[in-house]
Amino acid sequence: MTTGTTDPPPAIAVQALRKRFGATAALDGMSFDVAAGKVTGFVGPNGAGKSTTMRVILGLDTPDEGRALIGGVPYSKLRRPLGHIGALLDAAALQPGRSARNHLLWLAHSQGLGAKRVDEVVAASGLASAIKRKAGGYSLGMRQRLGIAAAMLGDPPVVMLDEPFNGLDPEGIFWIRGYLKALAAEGRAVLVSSHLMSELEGCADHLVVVGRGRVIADTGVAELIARSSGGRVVLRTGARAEATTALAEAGGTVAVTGPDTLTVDGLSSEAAVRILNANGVPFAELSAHRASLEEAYMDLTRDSVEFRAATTQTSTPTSTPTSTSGEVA
Ligand SMILES: Nc1ncnc2c1ncn2[C@@H]1O[C@H](COP(=O)(O)OP(=O)(O)OP(=O)(O)O)[C@@H](O)[C@H]1O
Repeated sequence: MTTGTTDPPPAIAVQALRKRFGATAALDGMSFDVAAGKVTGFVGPNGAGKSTTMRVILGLDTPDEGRALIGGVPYSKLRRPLGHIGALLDAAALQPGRSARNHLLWLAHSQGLGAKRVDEVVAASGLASAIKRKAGGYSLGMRQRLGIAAAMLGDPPVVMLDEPFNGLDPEGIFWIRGYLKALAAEGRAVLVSSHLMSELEGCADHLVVVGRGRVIADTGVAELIARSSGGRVVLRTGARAEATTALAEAGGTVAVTGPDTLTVDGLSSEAAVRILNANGVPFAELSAHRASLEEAYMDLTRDSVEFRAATTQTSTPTSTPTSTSGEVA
């Protein structure tokens, strides 16, 4: 028996997009969904096809094949599109001689929205004290905030930002992360692109990792980090040699990572504690390793040689200990 109910369409559905610019295949079968109530990071190196995908979603580029839908509807069929999707593609795209407030008023009026809504998005963007100044004199960080304020004018359930972290200082990055998380907590779908995984740390719930015009991974951040964190333990001990022998004999791969620190692969923290205790090896601290998003990303793309050759990432992985347990009695 069927109930007649069907799942609502995803907030954004990108379906088998292909797009060539001359000899360049910008999109080569790009497919993914974006869910409501989450921040989805859209990550990949420069040239991977992120901006082109976003332009297709907004109807600014026409794909050779495939389609993109917003709540089940192509952008071109949306009535009052600002009420369905708010987007920031290029923060530099504004009239430099116009005040920031007039820029927003002009956009609002074009969609039948009033000054009250402009004041609301200005307050939320933290730009209130600078809103009467000419937009041409704005710093990059202020332009990003203005672009985000503009995207929010229609109070849309779907928000899409292309590289909003670019060129921002740490305070600006912190603000955008918090703002995107708040939007998702209100139930909105948030799609945010970046070519640096580290920018999305602590902000994205889900990741769509892309390279050369297609999806390499489509995964929850928590699952990805758990997968990359498994079986690695960080240990602080004054008895490095004894610990190394005992853990290596039990099958662990042990590396010296500090004057009194060892990193052990291939053993759980419970197993490491058991082995050290059984061998009477003292230790001051033992932590299950929690992979950073950057490390998880490296793990994820390790097998994709073609993709790795195209990356420009250079940052060094870092780790965060998540738990400690006591000394040997
Ligand atoms: N209008 C265009 N004309 C010619 N080539 C284009 C055009 N737009 C994009 N491309 C090419 O398509 C590929 C994908 O570009 P796209 O801008 O979508 O990537 P991206 O992942 O957003 O990278 P970036 O972070 O550098 O913007 C690149 O090789 C790019 O040079």
